[in-house]
Amino acid sequence: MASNEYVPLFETERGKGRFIYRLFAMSVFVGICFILVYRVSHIPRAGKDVRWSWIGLFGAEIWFALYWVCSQALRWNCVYRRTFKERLSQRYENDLPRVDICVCTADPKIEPPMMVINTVLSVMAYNYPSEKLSVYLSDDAGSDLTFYALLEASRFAKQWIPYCKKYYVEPRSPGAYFLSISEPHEAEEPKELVAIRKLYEDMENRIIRAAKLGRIPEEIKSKHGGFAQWDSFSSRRDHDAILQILIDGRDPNATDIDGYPLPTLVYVAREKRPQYPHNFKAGAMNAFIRVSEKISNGPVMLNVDCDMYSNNSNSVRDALCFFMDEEKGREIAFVQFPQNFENITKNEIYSGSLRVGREVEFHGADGYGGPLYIGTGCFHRREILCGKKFDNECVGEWKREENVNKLKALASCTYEQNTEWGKEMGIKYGCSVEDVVTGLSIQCKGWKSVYFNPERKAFLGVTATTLLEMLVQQKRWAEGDFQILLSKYSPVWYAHGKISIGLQLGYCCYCLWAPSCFATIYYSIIPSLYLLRGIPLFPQSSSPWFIPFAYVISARLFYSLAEFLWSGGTILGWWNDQRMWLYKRTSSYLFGFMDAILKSIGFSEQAFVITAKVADDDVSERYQKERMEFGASSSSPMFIVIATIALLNLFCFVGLMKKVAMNDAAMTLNTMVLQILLCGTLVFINWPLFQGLLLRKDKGKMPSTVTVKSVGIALFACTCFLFLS
Ligand SMILES: O=c1ccn([C@@H]2O[C@H](COP(=O)(O)OP(=O)(O)O[C@H]3O[C@H](CO)[C@@H](O)[C@H](O)[C@H]3O)[C@@H](O)[C@H]2O)c(=O)[nH]1
Ligand SMILES: [Mn+2]
Repeated sequence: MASNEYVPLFETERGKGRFIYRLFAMSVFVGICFILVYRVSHIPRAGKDVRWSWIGLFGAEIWFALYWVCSQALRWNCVYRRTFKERLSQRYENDLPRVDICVCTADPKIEPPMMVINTVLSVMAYNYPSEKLSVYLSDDAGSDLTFYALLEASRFAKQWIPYCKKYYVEPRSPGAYFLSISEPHEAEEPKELVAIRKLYEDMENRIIRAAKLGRIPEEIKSKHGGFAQWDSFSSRRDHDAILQILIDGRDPNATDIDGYPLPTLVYVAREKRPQYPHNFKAGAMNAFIRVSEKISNGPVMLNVDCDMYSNNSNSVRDALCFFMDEEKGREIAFVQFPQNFENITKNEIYSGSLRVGREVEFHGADGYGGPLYIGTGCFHRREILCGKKFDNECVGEWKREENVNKLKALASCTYEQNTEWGKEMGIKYGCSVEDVVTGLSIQCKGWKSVYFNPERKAFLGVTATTLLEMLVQQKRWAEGDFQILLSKYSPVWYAHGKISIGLQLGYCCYCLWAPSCFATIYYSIIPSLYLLRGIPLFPQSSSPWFIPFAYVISARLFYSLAEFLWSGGTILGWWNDQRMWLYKRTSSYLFGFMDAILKSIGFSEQAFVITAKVADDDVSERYQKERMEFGASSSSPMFIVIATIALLNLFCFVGLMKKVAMNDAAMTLNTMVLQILLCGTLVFINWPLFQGLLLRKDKGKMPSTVTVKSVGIALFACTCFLFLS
């Protein structure tokens, strides 16, 4: 561009109402300080056991206070981005870069091939020159069924892509699109729609038939040479590299029905051997980075999970507005889009929508240098992901590799031995949130990232539909984030001086999830037990010290409600979110903490529990009705913890009621009001859990072993506390 006046490709706006927010936050801070002063100045005399409990409360409150300070970093300085795609196409339409897209899948049972190819088709159909798009499906299951589905998709794409472009279809996942248009009235519908839907349904039937059969029928296998690669396949953990270019974008015959070129489409299942750790998604991504470099070598890469289909055909252009901006584009390493979910129910019983993170916190991180990389819906510059530092130029010569065996060697188990892959190159290994640690290390090299949250959601995925799935996913995240804190890349030590302090604090918010369990568990047990004994641990309502407690508690509740509603949630959704806050902290974070410690001292192996993307019919039905799913057949130690804490509070509350009935109610109320409120809230918020433990009869109720164990433990704890002290 030769013009002398710079017209940007994107714009950044500061959040409104920041001044008011900051004043409010300062007032809460003052309140918190008063609470801490109260704790220090009122420590009970030595010799009483309550002294130690009091000191414990002080510890918990210091923890909450520090955590609160960290969380301010994600609210203090929110920014919002806008892109100018018309300018991009005016200036660069003929010089748009190649873009390589990686879709990851790992299990055809819980990630059904139909879902996977819908995601693949949605990104193949981006509003972007097809000859510059390459889509890679990384299949960690090495499933011939998934391969077959992709083969079908490569044929369907010939009709689907021109159809999308002709009719400006949104979304471009065929499954989601056909669902979104109303019930079929074939007579009134355009012929082309009827025809393409028929094609899709036929394809779906063939794939589902093969899935039910459990193997690929011979007549299909014999028609494509690619299936021969499964001849030597023994199991998903033990097989050769499988690589098939299903559509070669440069092949002049690879055209859609209108004669236009198609995007390149490649199936890759890297080699797996039991004796080599495969490093889960990180390993898959690194194989993709190498293989794609030799096939299409797009300077920009997009990674999506197999459930995250594109819901907005312009996302590639949005991302390029950041990378190609003449002034600020150079320093941007990745553009992260939010994770949105299509299966969220109205009041999100498992708080699966990550609403506040998406609408508030990530905008806050963006204000301090950029959001975290969260694994899906993220565009990267290839060279930076491969380890380039900010500011040193490097221009690689690109020669396309034609030899398939040489390509497969790039996806072999031994390729990475004695290389920097997984360390300084590509996605990092050894952390269960490979994405976050990789993003952090990129930012520490001096690069920025950008958070772009467009009005029309860019990607839609699937969130967990049972409590256990959600707790297990949260455990993986909490554990991984905590591993980062302990690792070489700790946001506290390593990142210091490399990224802004605001962003350091922001990272800490996530990295401290796991250790936050202790303060929460303490707070949800000890005050209630003392309530049972009639010993106050908080100021009585007539004391001036009561004011900071009342202010901080109500201000924070009110603010979190406001934030949740502002992010598009409902009141009941907020209430459910509070419950999940408690469950995550008392179970997922606790187990995440323990596993992170065990792994750091070498006692336990890295693992990755994949979140299921499909559920049984009756489970889905209960999910739609927003009834908590405890799964009658799965008993987990996490359930024991949350159930025990809930029951313990119930017993304490019942004990209190008995006391109040016998003694002076007004007196108890005055001295113990905060403890009563805390215990009462803990009982009230656990209502769905009590139903699952004691009242429900359906299959989703709590397993009875959990009921028996948790009632036993809670009763035992209460009795011991009452009589033994
Ligand atoms: O060995 C594996 C395990 C997983 N996956 C893929 O990784 C993706 C994410 O797995 P999922 O079970 O859906 O986990 P989530 O918790 O939903 O994933 C979030 O968190 C992960 C880190 O914990 C990131 O890797 C993901 O990108 C991010 O979306 C899926 O497409 C999987 O197919 C692999 O390719 N190989
Ligand atoms: Mn997922």
